[in-house]
This record gives sequence, C-alpha cells and structure tokens, in this order.
Amino acid sequence: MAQTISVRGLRKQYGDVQAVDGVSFEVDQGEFFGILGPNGAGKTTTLEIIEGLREADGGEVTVLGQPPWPRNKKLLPRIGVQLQASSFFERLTAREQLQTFSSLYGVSGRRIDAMLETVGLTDKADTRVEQLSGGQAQRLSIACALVHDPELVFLDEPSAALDPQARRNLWDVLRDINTGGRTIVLTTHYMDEAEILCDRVAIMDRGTILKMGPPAKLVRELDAAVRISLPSGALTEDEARALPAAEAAADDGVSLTVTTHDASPVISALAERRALEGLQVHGATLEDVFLELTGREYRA
Ligand SMILES: Nc1ncnc2c1ncn2[C@@H]1O[C@H](COP(=O)(O)OP(=O)(O)OP(=O)(O)O)[C@@H](O)[C@H]1O
Repeated sequence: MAQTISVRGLRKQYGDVQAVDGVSFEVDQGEFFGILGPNGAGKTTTLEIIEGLREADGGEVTVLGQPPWPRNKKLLPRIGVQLQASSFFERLTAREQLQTFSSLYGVSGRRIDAMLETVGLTDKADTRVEQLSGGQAQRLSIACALVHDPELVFLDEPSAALDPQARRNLWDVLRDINTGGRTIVLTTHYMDEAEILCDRVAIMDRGTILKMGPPAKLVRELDAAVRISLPSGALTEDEARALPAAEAAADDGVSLTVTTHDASPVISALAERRALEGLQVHGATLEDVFLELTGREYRA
C-alpha cells in the first residue's frame, strides 16, 4: 500500500518544554489514523509540523512523498487542514465562506453545495458564520478543509466542544469522507472517538508515542478482565462468586458485577439459571490501555 505520511524521529522543543520527543509513524493511503492523548501530549505540534505550518528541530517528515518544510506549495492543493481554532472571514454566509476558500484554491464553485450537503449545512447556506452554533461552525471548517477535494485531510480535535449529538453527526461525516477514499489524520483527546473512528491510533503522552495499532488490537492485547453486570439481587454475591471462571463479584445495590477473564463460562452458567435478563458485558477500553501504559488515569 502506498505510504501517505512518513515521520521519523520527530523532535520539537519550546523553551524548556520538549513538546515532541522522537516521534515516528507512518500512515498508509486511505487510512483513518488517530493521534490520541491528553492535553499537552504534543499532538497539535506533531500535526502542525506534518502540515508544514511549523519547522521541526529534528527528524524527517514526508507527506505524499515530499517534505512539507520549508512551506511546500505543491502540497497545498493535495492536503486539507482544519485547525483547532477555526477562524472564518467575518460577516460572510456559510456558502460565501466556502466560495472564498474554493477561489483561493482556484477550484470551481460546483463543489460548494455538495460540500454543504456533506457536512449537513444545506439549510444554513445563507446564514452568517457568526450565527452558526459551535457544532455547525466546526462542520463548516471541515467543509472548508475539504472544498478543494484534497487526498489527505488533517483534523485537529474536530469534535472539541460539540454536544454528544453533534459529535455523532460529525463522526458520520468523517466516516463518509474516509469511505470516499481520502486519508484522514485526526488528533483527539476523546478515547471513544479514536476507538470508533480510527483504523489505527498512536497513543501519545509527554511528547512520545507509547503505543500504536488498531484500537481493538490494543485493547485485546491488554488481556484485561471483562465485567458482566446484572440487575442488583439477580444472584447473591456468594452465588455470583461461585460461578465458573468468576474472579470477583460485588453488588452495589444497583448492579451485580462479576469480573472474569473468561466470559463464556460465566454467561453459560447464568443462562442455565435463566438469569440473563438485563445482562451487560463491559470489556476494556482504550482508557484501560492508557492506564496500563502510564499508571495514570486518563484525564483529557
Ligand atoms: N507555541 C508554543 N510555545 C510554547 N510552548 C508550546 C507552544 N505550543 C505548544 N506548547 C507546549 O508544548 C506542549 C505540547 O503542546 P501541543 O499543543 O502540541 O499538545 P496537544 O497534545 O495538542 O495538546 P492540546 O490537546 O491541549 O492541544 C505543551 O506543553 C504546550 O504547552
């Protein structure tokens, strides 16, 4: 598969802060790649260097086979960039905003209505940007990053400050963009976002990548316990502890939770007792992976 981004030994220091400390990864064509980590992990700095907006102190970066720095104008029509703080031209409507962007890139205006449709803003086409909600503005900034049909799209915390429904709508938009064949690189501090959207994630903390891979694989490799919960009182705690393969059981008055590394015998035994009503199974998440890697709770 063709390699779209290659980063080797990337470093960047601001004063005493080593923001990026030897980061290496590759992104393949068509991949949805996530850089995940808490505030200050170095995600934005890494992204800005790849986008050609910042000079690295050290390391090698190629984007679509070319170095992004010094500012490489040949790359501009081929990449789309959505920055963390989106800024618009004032007093323009959503459509005019997109028209302005498309004319900057010298592309025809034909894509504008299609783009508004893609990000679900058709009914806001004639609304001025300052009257858009946070979620709508975020989607417009993504449309601006896509209007020239780039093959590679960078999104920096695209769902920051969105309400849960708006985040889900945005995820649908991003999935469609990726299914259309574009490569997407996204930074996020939301574990669930990375888990749901990304083919692969790099978990970053304090300037380094701690682990990289498909989210489901990272979680599986943890070999973490599974929690099986039932309505409180479905079994006594002692009965639950005696279930085959059960390692622990606790009833907090709302749920009875059984912990195990092997869910099948527990669930089979519950089925035999006809005690499956209201059963929920909770596996490990990327948050558990972060905890295992750092010894710290994940705080975005
Ligand atoms: N222009 C700058 N000047 C000085 N320090 C900076 C600058 N930009 C970032 N830093 C510092 O570098 C570190 C990494 O910041 P960066 O913005 O890359 O992290 P991040 O993972 O994107 O965090 P966030 O999610 O908060 O944006 C932080 O300690 C930050 O304070």
